[in-house]
Amino acid sequence: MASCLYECLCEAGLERYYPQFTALGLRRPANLSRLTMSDYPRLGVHHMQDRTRLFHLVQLVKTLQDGQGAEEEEEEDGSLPARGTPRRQLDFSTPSGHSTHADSVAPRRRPGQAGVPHSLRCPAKKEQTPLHRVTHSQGYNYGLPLSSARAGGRGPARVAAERIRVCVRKRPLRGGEERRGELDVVDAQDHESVLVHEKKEAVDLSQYTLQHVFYFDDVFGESCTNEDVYRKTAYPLIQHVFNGGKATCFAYGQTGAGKTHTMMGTARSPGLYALAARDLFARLGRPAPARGPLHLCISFFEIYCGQLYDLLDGRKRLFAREDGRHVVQIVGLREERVESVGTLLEVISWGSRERSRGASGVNADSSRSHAVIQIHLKDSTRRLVGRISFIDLAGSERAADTRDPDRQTKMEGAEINQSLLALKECIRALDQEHSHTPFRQSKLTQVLKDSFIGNSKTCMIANISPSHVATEHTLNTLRYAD
Ligand SMILES: Nc1ncnc2c1ncn2[C@@H]1O[C@H](COP(=O)(O)OP(=O)(O)OP(=O)(O)O)[C@@H](O)[C@H]1O
Repeated sequence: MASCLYECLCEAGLERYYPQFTALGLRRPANLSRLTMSDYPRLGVHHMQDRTRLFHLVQLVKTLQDGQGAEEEEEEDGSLPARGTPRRQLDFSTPSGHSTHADSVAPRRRPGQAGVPHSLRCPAKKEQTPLHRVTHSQGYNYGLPLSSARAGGRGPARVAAERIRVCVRKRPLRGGEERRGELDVVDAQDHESVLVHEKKEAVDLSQYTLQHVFYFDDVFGESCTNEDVYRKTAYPLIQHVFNGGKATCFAYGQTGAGKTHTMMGTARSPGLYALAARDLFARLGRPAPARGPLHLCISFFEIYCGQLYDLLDGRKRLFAREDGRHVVQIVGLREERVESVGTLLEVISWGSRERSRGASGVNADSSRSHAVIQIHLKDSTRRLVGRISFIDLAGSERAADTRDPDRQTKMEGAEINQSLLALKECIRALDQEHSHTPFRQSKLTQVLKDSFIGNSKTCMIANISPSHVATEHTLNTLRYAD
């Protein structure tokens, strides 16, 4: 039964503290409800992010226990009931070689969603190691309820009406990875779920496989093209921009997981920037007498360690200020007018070169900064009509650099950690239609304030690597996006 607590801690990314938990006599997930914050130091949980995770886990256990009634907590055999407890969300089923519990959580599947095929298998599973399945869904969300906005059908009209979409893209194994014998441990076989097979070793040194299941608005497998991804992510945002709205598309994930491939693409397979530009210019060509002629401008800046740098103006330092109408303005940000897809892509390539050139100076590499490309739709008086922003976020693995001995790396990691957490909070507030959006918690969310309020739509694309070597980062990316 001790392994239940272990898997519960794994689920929250806190497994390294397991020995301290057992040393203090905490052996079952239900015991977590007894913890208060004053116990965290005794458990060795000092790091802010881990404290937050533990706090949420304890709240989740308490909430579910409250719902279930105290008597079940006291069950003689210490087992947790099948529904309405942490077991429902954090599946701690006993080793069985097949999952029974995932099938018992059918009510948690999202509307219109097909079940995960039983045939999903990865090479790592041939060894017949015991299998546990951990089911995540968008309702997991640290015990917060499902967004009402997510309920309902999922046709094209529904996609267009959604304020936020969260999607996952898995890239194929690269040639070099295959040659090194790396295994593909990610299944993205239907369009809404991802299955990650994680090899684990129990405290008694026996091997088992944890199957993590996550559900998203869309899941793109390795055979999906940039055009497929574009159709379901940025394309619905283009119409919104022409309707006078603000739209934002984030690319999130570990370095090397495919963010640049998705956003920038290649000559043979153009990415989201080029495909969006193609449709923006096509729309501009259509007459719209009510508005008069419209044109496009582009700006490109980077956020590194809480500072803004203009990538179209020699990395000039920029400052974000709120004006009298509480609109955040980036003072002095250079905007280039663009007349064709070709010139727009040239400007982006120019800014990207500036970003990587800066990487050898101010920041050690470009994955330590967030890059923000904004395409502004303006009328003949240069008044803003609509805007679409593409954010290539810093490599998600950088957030773990807070434990690095080098001071600069540690500071960068802390900043990235803070900004990604703030972004998650803002997206959650947007999703759950909270009246307050905590956008002041980081420079990233501050400058993107208008992406979270008013007439805005957001799309998050979490990029993941299929390799078993990257399993931990892949799970972190999926948990972040979940
Ligand atoms: N969907 C895909 N299909 C084919 N190849 C891909 C795909 N996604 C990524 N790749 C390849 O994987 C490698 C790493 O991808 P990419 O550079 O886009 O990662 P990244 O997340 O942007 O990393 P970084 O943060 O270092 O820029 C590249 O060689 C890219 O061509």
